[in-house]
Amino acid sequence: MKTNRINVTSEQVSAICTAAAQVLQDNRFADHAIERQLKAHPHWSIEEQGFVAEQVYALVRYYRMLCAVAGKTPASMLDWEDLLGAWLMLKNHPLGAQFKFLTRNEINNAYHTIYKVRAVRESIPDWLDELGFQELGEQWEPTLKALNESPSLVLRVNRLKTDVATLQQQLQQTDIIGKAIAEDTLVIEQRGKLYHTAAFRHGWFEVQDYSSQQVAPFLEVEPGMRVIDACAGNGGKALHLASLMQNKGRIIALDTDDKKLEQLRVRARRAGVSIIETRLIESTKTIKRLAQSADRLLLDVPCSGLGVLRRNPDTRWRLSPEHLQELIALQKQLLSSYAKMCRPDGKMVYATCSILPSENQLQIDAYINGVGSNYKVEASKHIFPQEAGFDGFYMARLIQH
Ligand SMILES: C[S@@+](CC[C@H](N)C(=O)[O-])C[C@H]1O[C@@H](n2cnc3c(N)ncnc32)[C@H](O)[C@@H]1O
Repeated sequence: MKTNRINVTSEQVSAICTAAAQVLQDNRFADHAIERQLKAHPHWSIEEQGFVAEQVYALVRYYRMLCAVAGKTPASMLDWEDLLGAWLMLKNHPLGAQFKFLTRNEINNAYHTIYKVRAVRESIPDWLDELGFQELGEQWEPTLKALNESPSLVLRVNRLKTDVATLQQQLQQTDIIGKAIAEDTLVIEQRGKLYHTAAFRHGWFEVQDYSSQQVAPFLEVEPGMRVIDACAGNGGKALHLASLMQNKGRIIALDTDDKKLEQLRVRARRAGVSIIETRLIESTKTIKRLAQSADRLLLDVPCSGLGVLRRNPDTRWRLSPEHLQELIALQKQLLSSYAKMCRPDGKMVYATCSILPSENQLQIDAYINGVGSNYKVEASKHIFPQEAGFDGFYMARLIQH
C-alpha cells in the first residue's frame, strides 16, 4: 500500500484517531466517520483529505495487527495515537514530534514477532481466518492479502449520456485524471472532488468497481426486454442494465428497503433512465404477482461482502459466524422463491460480492440439484481480488431445462 509523503499534523492525527475510534468503538460506518472529519476541516487539500481517509481505513483494516504490534488495545485517544504511530512507522512514513515515544526498532521487532500468525498479520478475526482457509484452502492467503490493499476508484460511464473519451476529457478540466481500461470504465488515477463535477451532476457516470460492472452484461439483456432486479438496492446494477438496454423496455427494481429504492429513483433521474419502476417488497404477494414474467432476472443477493473488504474494511469486525449463517439461509430462500419470477425461456443471474464458495457455487449446486428446481448453469464467473486487482465477485447464469 502506498502512503503519501505528507507530514502529518496534530490536527490530522486527532481527526484520524477520532474517526477510527468512532468506527471501532461506536460502530459508525468508516465512510461516514471520515466524511464528518473532512467536513470539519474544509481547509485540507485533496491530498491531505486522501491521506487522512487512507490512514483511517488503515487503522480500521489493521486494527488487530496494530494492537499486537503496539502492545495495547486502545482505551484513550493517546492509545489510538500509538496505533497510528506504529502504522506510520511500519510504512516508513516521516513522523512528527507527537510520536517521539515510539522507536522504529521496537515496532519493527514487534512486527517480526507477530508476522508468522496469519490472522494477526493480516488482521482478521480467528473464526474468519479459519473459515476462509477451510473454504478456499491455499487460495485463502493470497485472497486475504489482496483484500487488505487499498481499493481503486472506478467509474462506469453512462452510455445513455456520454462515452468514455468525452468523460475523461471533461474530468481532466477539473484535474481529475482517469485511465480507460474498458469501453465503459475509467480508473481514477488522480483524484478530486468527483461529486462536485458537472459530469456527476449531469449523470455521466456512476462510481462502480470493475468487477461489479461485470454483472449486468452477464445477464445478457437486450433493449425492449422485461427485466426484474429482485434485490436492486440503490440501483448500481439496475442503472447499468438500463444503459445496456438503451433505456428501452422495462426494469422492475424490487427491494425490501424503501430508502434504498428512493436513492435509486434519484440516481435514475440523474442518469436519464426512465424504464426503471421501483417496487417495495412488502409480502410474498409482490413476488407471486410477478410469477413467470421476466425475460431476465437478477438476484444480486445480500451477502457477507467479503469480496469488497477493501472498500469496507470494517466488515471483518462486524460480521459474525451467526450472521453469516443467516445470510446463507436467506440466499438459499431467495434463490428458490424468487426464481419463479423468470419465464421458462428466460435467464437468471445469481450474484454476490463474496469470495466464499458457501455463498457462491455451493449455493448454486445445492439449488440446481434440489427438489423442484429445473435450472442448469449456463455460465459462471469467479472474480478473485488478487487476479485483476478489483473486488471479489461471483456470478452464475442459469437457464431452465
Ligand atoms: C447486494 S445488495 C444489492 C446491491 C444492488 N443490486 C446494487 O447493485 O447496488 C442486496 C440487497 O438486497 C436487499 N434485500 C435484503 N433482503 C431482501 C429480500 N428478502 N428480498 C429482496 N431484497 C432484499 C437489501 O436491502 C440490499 O439492497
